[in-house]
Amino acid sequence: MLLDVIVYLLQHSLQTLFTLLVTFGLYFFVLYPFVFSPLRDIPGPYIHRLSKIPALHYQRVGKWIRRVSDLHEKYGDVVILSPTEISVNGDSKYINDIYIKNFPKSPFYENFRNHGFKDNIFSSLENDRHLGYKKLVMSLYSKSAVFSHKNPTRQNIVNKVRLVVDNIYQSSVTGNQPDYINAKGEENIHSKGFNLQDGGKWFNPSSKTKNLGIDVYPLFASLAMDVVSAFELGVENGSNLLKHPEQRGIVATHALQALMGFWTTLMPRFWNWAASSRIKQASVVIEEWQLAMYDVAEANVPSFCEGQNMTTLEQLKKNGLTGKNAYSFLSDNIFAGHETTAIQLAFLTFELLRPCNFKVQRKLIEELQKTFGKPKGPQDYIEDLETVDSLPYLDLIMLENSRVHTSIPGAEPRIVDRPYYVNVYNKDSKTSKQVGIPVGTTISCLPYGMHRVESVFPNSEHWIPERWMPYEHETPLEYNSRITTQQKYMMPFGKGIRMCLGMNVAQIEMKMAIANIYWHCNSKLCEDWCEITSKENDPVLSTSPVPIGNSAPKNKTDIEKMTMYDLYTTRPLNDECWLEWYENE
Ligand code: HEM
Repeated sequence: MLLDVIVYLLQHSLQTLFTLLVTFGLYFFVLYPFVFSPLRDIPGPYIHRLSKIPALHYQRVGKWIRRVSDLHEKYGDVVILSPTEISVNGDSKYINDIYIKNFPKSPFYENFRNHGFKDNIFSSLENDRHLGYKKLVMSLYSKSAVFSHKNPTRQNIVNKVRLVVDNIYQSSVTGNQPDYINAKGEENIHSKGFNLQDGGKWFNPSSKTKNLGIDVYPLFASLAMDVVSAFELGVENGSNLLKHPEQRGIVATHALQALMGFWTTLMPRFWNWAASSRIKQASVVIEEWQLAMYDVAEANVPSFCEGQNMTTLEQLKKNGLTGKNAYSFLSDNIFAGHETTAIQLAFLTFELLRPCNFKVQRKLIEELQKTFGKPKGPQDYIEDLETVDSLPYLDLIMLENSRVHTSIPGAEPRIVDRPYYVNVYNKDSKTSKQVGIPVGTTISCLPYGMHRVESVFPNSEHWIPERWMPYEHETPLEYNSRITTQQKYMMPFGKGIRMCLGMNVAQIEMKMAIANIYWHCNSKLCEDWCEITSKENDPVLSTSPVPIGNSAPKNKTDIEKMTMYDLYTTRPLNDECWLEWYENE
């Protein structure tokens, strides 16, 4: 009987092939997505139900955050991204369920391993393994540890911030040491200097002698690198980029490697194929640079007095994580810590100088001068971390900046590991229904989207620090309730047990930098670097929000040049931001 069937099929091979193709097509293109898929009731475009390829494509070309935001706009709070992945937004309940209740991380993170695929706290997927790591080091990163007079981080932040102020005076205010290195742009392949290949001639064509433009992006990245590497390895063993501008190329080298984020995290097998020789060389240089720093730290173990915390390296070693097993933690922190901090500071200084925000910059300077008086000279610095930390206006500027320009706007994917239901709203019938999400599904919130929920943050695209203050006629109760809601939607440092370990270091470092810089100086955009849209006095253009994207039509105006790159970790489109600094009256 079976033989007869086989013979029949072979004799009618064309018809058999046709029938098989139609059956397969029917199943793959119709039955699975609409009848059998457990995600069939999740709204979203047809193409995303069929395959992971569209999601991968948008991530590869740097249009994914825009795409997911648009999908939510069109389909609602819950959308399908691929046959096994959904995105949830628009309701803080999802932040609570996924991140605070701790769904484990998706394999996306596994590829943040370093030094021969050695695990670290950021890349660990399973909750219990992560908790084990966290217990080893968390006490070092608490706010009280960072602020403690016994630990060196406090004084180190003060010292490094002094160097930033000195740099701004030397290179911009007085013009004594112009920023020729960055003007030439030899290291940063996206910079104006690199692309013009004019040896930096575009810079300062009017031969001004003071208030020159400087590229603050590598300056802030150097601050963050110096602070975080000293934190991990000891003050004597960290990088010294602020003192040695000629060594700052390492920041651009990191930025080059970070461009491979898609291949590193989602297509690691094709990394070698996709990487240019320049990028491969960058990876080698970075690893050598890191290992050289770790060698110095191994040979020069700081002495720890009674009650003083160890460095991260020594703490890891004490707990049995040695060699590359420890270095993987350090390299991850150095990478994650320097880039994110520089991004926040660059966008913050950019926002503060836009004419629509002049009044914010003025108010900040007033707050600083009211609290600390006026500086007695360029070498007078604010050193009081506690007072800076408690400045209310500075605090809300930072908050608003981390909302609009969150350094990690990209989805933070987790895996559903327990029965879970989402609320799907049907716009046509105006009804909602609970849809069960199978265990194993990838689920994520998009910080970029959560920070732009219009009902919670009206005019959400706009940078408005005042939204964190009481509105006129708002009672204290109403104000508190509004701020509590706004906070529930914020995830600039993530949320839950996997939230940023270095948050306390980064926050006070950024506040100290901004407080010291604006206590002394105010800023303008460098007109040699970009066209200033706001000069046109166009009320729409001059206040238009900074977009997110992978390119800018002409890449000439301030807004174009400061476009947030559409990546898991964003950055200014050209990895540069040129500002001029003027001493305050
Ligand atoms: C403005 C600066 C920073 C921002 C905006 C930031 C943001 C974040 C975010 C959003 C996450 C969670 C990512 C996710 O779950 O997908 C994270 C995790 C992490 N960050 Fe940061 N970060 C900053 C600075 C730092 C610094 C300075 C360090 C190190 C000293 C650091 C170390 C870490 C680590 C180790 C994790 C993983 C924590 C865990 O899984 O337990 N970050 N950060």
